[in-house]
Amino acid sequence: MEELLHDHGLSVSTLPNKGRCLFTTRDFSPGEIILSQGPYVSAPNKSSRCDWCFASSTIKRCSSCHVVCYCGSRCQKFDWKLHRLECQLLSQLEKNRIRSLTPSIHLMVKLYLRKKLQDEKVISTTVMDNYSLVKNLVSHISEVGETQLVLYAQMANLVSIILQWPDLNIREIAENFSRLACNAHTICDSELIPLGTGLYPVISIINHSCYPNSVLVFEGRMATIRAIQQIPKGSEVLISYIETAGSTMTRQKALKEQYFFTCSCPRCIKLGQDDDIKESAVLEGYRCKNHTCDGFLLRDTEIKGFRCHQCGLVRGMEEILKIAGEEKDMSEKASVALSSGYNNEALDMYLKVEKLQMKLYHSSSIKLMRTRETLLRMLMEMQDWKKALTYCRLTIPVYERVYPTIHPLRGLQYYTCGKLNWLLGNTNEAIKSFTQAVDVLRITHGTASPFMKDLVAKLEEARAEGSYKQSSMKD
Ligand SMILES: C[S@@+](CC[C@H](N)C(=O)[O-])C[C@H]1O[C@@H](n2cnc3c(N)ncnc32)[C@H](O)[C@@H]1O
Repeated sequence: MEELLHDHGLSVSTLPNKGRCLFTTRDFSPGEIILSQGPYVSAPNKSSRCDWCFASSTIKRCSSCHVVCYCGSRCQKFDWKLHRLECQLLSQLEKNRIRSLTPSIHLMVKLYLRKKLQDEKVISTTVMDNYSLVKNLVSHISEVGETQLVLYAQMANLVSIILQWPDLNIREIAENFSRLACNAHTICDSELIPLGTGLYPVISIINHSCYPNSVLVFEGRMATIRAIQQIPKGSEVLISYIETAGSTMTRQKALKEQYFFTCSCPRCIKLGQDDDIKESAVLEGYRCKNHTCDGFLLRDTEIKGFRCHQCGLVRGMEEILKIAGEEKDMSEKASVALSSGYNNEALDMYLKVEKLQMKLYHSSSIKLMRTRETLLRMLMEMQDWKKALTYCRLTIPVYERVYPTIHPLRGLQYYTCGKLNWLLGNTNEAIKSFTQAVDVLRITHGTASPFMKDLVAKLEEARAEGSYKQSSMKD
C-alpha cells in the first residue's frame, strides 16, 4: 500500500498521540483529489434502497430472500458474489430476525461474508481492498463503556445467529462493531443526504481536525478526499469527523464520546480563551433581554444570573428557565407532529419554537439555525417558495459564521438560495447565489459530477435569462 500511496503523493506515518496519519509527499491544490476508494463493505440506511448504489427509485426486492433490494440487474450483478451467500442465509431467517437486521448488523454480516469470499479467493484482494486493512483499524475496545459493550455483544450474537458459522468469535465481532463506530463513514449524496454506511479502510487512516484542509465527499459508493485549501508537501491530510458548527466544548464532547480523543486542532486549542468563550455564548448561550441590543449573556455569579456583555443589562435565571421550558416542550411536540406526518400542525409548532428561540437565543444561535433549517425544508416540501426563501436567507449569515468559506454545507445553502430565487423569478439574486454555490462546490465536489454539471447549467441558464432581461429593458 505504501508504494501505491507514494504514487498518489501520500505516505503513512505514526504519531504517538494520534496513531497512523496520512501525510502529503507533494503539494495539493484546492479542489484536487487526494484519494479515492470504494468501500470494503457498505449497507444502505433503509431496506428500501438499492444495496449496491443506494438508489431508492425503480427498486425491486430480491425474489429469493425478499430482504435485499436492487435498482436493476446491473447493481444486482455487481453484488452477486456476496449476495449469493447472503441470500441463502437471509432466506432461512425467521421473520422477527429479519426485523433485527439493522443497517449496522447488515454491514457486519457483509463484512464477514466479504472476508470469507476473499479468503476463498472468490473475490480478489488488492493492496487497498483486503481484510488485514480492516484488522489494522483502531477499535478503542478497551475504552468502550460497559453499556455499549453489552450492546456490541448482543449485536455480535445476532450476526453469529445469521451467519451460523461454527468457528465465529463473538468477541472479535463485538470488537469489529467498535471499529465500525470510529472508522465507518456515512455515505451521502451530493446534497449531503445520508444514504448508508461504508467502511473505507485507507480513507480511515485520515485523522480529524475541526479546521480541516480536506473534505470527504461521495459519488455513488466511491469516497473521495479533496483538498479544500492549498496543502503543501509534508502536511497531514485532515478531514472533519463531526458537524463543526458548535462550540469548542460541544465538538470536543462529540469527539471524545465517539472517537476517544481530545482534539488539539487550531480551533480547539483556543478552549477557554476570551474569544472562544464569547463564540460559545453566541452559538449556544442566551441573548440580551433588550431586543435592540445584539449582545450575548455571560454568567455572573454575583447576581446568580446573566449579564449582557454589550449593554450590561441583567437577565434573571427564572425568566430564562421559563422560556427554555416552553421551548423544550414545544420542540418535542413539533418533532412528534413532523415525524407523524402532521405537516401543517408541525409547521405551526416550529414557528412557535422559532419565536421562543428568538426570545431566548442570539440571532447566530445554532439551535435557532436548526429550527430555521427545518422550517426551510418543510416550506420547500409545501412548495411555499417565498417563505422558504425567507428562511434560507436567515440561515446564510449563520452558515457564514460557523462554516469556513470552503465548506460543502455552506455551498449547498447558497445552492438552495439560488434555486428558490430562480423559482421566484429573482434572476439577479439567483445568479449571485448560484455563483457563490459554484465557487464553493467546484472545490468540495469537483466539476465532473452530474450534480455539479447540473448546477453549472442552472447558473448559465440564469445568466442567459439575466442578459435577456437586461437587453429587453434597454429596448
Ligand atoms: C478513523 S481513525 C484515524 C486513523 C487512526 N489514527 C489510526 O491509527 O488508524 C480515528 C481515530 O484516530 C485517532 N484520531 C483521529 N484524529 C485525531 C486527532 N486529531 N488527534 C488525536 N487522535 C486522533 C483517534 O484515536 C480516533 O478514534
